[in-house]
Amino acid sequence: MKRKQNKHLPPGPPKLPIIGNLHQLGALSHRSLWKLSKKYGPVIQMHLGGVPTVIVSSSEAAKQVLKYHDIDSCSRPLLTTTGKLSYNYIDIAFVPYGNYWREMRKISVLELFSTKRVQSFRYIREQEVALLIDSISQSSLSSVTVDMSEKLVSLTASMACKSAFGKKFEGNEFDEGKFHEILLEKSFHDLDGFYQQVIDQHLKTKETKQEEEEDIIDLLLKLERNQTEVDGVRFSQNHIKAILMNLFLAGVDPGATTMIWAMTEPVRNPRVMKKAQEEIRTCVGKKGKVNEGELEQLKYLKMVVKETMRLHPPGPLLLPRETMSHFKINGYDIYPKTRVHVNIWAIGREPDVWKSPEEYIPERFEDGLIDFKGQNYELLPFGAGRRGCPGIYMGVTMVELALANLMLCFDWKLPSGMKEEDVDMEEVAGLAVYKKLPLKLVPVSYIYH
Ligand code: HEM
Repeated sequence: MKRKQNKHLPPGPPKLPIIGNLHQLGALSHRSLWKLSKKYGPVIQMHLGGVPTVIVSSSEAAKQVLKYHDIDSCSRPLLTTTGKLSYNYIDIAFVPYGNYWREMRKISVLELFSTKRVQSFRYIREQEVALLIDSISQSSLSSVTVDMSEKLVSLTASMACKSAFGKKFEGNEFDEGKFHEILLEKSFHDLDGFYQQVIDQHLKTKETKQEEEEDIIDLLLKLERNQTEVDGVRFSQNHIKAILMNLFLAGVDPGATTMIWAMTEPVRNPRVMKKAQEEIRTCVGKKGKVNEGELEQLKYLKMVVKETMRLHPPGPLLLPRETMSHFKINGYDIYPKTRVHVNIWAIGREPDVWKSPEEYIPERFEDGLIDFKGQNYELLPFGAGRRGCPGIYMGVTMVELALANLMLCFDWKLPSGMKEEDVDMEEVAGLAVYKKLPLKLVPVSYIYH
């Protein structure tokens, strides 16, 4: 497209030759970009390498991009890393916008992310949480410090693994511990080998399963058997692997990270922990566990999760979008093939929107006006619009179930000599933004009176 002479680009910092503004991103780019937005405003343009990139840092500008210009900006850039992870763009998360993505997203929403399907994995989630509680109970007997970060990553990986691969494997060739290691290392080659192994095992298995026993591989193999076509392309085992890669990479780390921050913040704010525990303990009485059916009643716990995601969204810049047509935000021209990031980390701290934004106050959600389902642009941990997270229901359910049970079954102490204000809050960026140092806590079994 021919660019107009009188173009009015968003402001931004001066760039260097070749690298453009890359040197200004730093290790935690959401924080550097937040600082730049204070200087240049809520819509800025930078050059990352040779790529024009717009960063949006206010709820109002986010609404313009994700609501009014969603269709203009809902493609994804072609990147070397995402090309590989997506089996050359046959997945859901990284494939550019088009018929293929639309059909793939429709199939996955129906087959994998529907309420009914997510509920069919309820038993797996409840069982994995029960195993976690058992293992922490053992540590509580001898007042041992527990690495909660490790436990929660392991919990989400097991939930994803059992939902995807099923509960038992013929000949016990499948080693879940090994899979966890590979998942943490995120080696494409090893993950691919694992997926192939599990697909082969499923194909070998002769037994017919009841519908409610089917795992994700069973469902996807059915699509292959039925010769399903996606935009004229026959659904193959590579499609199955591309979807599995999305489920593991998009589903495990964000869920685990949210759980870790959602324990860290209440541990630093004992008032919040006590209030959440009282709600849960009153709700379930002496039953000793919370099941998924009871989560709906835990209003304060839900506020704790929202407040945690406001301050610590696992994907602070969402996944990168790429524009497909020209449009304007705040009077600035945005051209096709521009990369767009929405800095939801900055939006969660917007002083005009949030009172005392740096303070952890779950009660700010008491009036029930703000949810994170993509309608309220001040709280967007799952994104919004066409490319918003389809796994939101699965993700939120995992997080709430784990927290409710951890807060019900134990009181939580800091290792000896540590005070609330000593809890480290540093972040480190990877596939998601994580808590840098592991959260270590001493569990004290809660005795029912
Ligand atoms: C707490 C948990 C989770 C968080 C915070 C989260 C967050 C996000 C975010 C921010 C995006 C990008 C949205 C955008 O670009 O506008 C996304 C996309 C996506 N998420 Fe999640 N997610 C979570 C759990 C899950 C789970 C459990 C799954 C699957 C089982 C999943 C699957 C996906 C997929 C497939 C996409 C790509 C959608 C597309 O491009 O069409 N997520 N998620």
